[in-house]
Amino acid sequence: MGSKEHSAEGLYIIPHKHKVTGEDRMRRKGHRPLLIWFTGLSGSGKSTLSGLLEQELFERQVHTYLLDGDNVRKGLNKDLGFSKECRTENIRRIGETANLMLDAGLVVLAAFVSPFRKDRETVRELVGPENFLEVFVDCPLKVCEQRDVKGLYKKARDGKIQDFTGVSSPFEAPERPDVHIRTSEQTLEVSLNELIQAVLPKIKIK
Ligand SMILES: Nc1ncnc2c1ncn2[C@@H]1O[C@H](COP(=O)(O)OS(=O)(=O)O)[C@@H](OP(=O)(O)O)[C@H]1O
Ligand SMILES: Nc1ncnc2c1ncn2[C@@H]1O[C@H](COP(=O)(O)OP(=O)(O)O)[C@@H](O)[C@H]1O
Repeated sequence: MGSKEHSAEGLYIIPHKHKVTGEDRMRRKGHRPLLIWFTGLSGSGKSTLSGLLEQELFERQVHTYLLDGDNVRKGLNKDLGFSKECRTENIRRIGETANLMLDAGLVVLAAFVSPFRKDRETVRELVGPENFLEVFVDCPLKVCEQRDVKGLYKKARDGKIQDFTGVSSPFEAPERPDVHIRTSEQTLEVSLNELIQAVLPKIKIK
């Protein structure tokens, strides 16, 4: 991971200017691209909310793609674990992938624990702040543990999983998220409506 022999540093890589631009693709699709970034503890509701939001947008003719653990940690990032370094590399690669998808004109939804503020900020800078919407899926650890959707909190408490977010690895909550959803206090319907209201103006072509 990141070793010198795999680094592009010092190589002559000169980008080619292609004829079809991001602007052209945006006009063809009829909406602006956007990266909607869901961050929160395991079990907070990232998959549930991002899945519902994608369905809602898709029905409105928006070209979407949902990036989540299932299609990333089992493929592109199957060489990565859950140490701080691995998580940073996980988010870096996801950011780069999302950036290509934005150039293709898509509205990308990314649902990852992404516990480190700096890693999320790196993605925001990479894609450009105007193309990034941070959604804090906020839910108290206690409630996530009660939900224990995948039985992982129990395993973490029993010492069977190391570096588990919220238990033995930190979660740095966003300080000023664009959207703040409290899944233990508000219904799915209210949350979804809040998300739609935040997204639609951002993807409208001016
Ligand atoms: N140690 C540890 N800590 C946190 N989560 C763990 C861990 N081990 C496995 N899992 C499962 O993997 C999912 C988190 O993967 P992510 O790629 O989103 O994590 S990260 O952004 O790199 O921190 C997460 O999925 P969600 O429950 O959907 O959040 C867990 O099911
Ligand atoms: N208001 C709510 N918003 C989102 N999820 C909720 C809410 N109330 C209960 N849940 C439940 O919480 C669980 C969240 O799991 P999931 O979406 O897989 O979380 P994550 O992807 O963050 O690990 C689901 O079983 C979901 O049905």
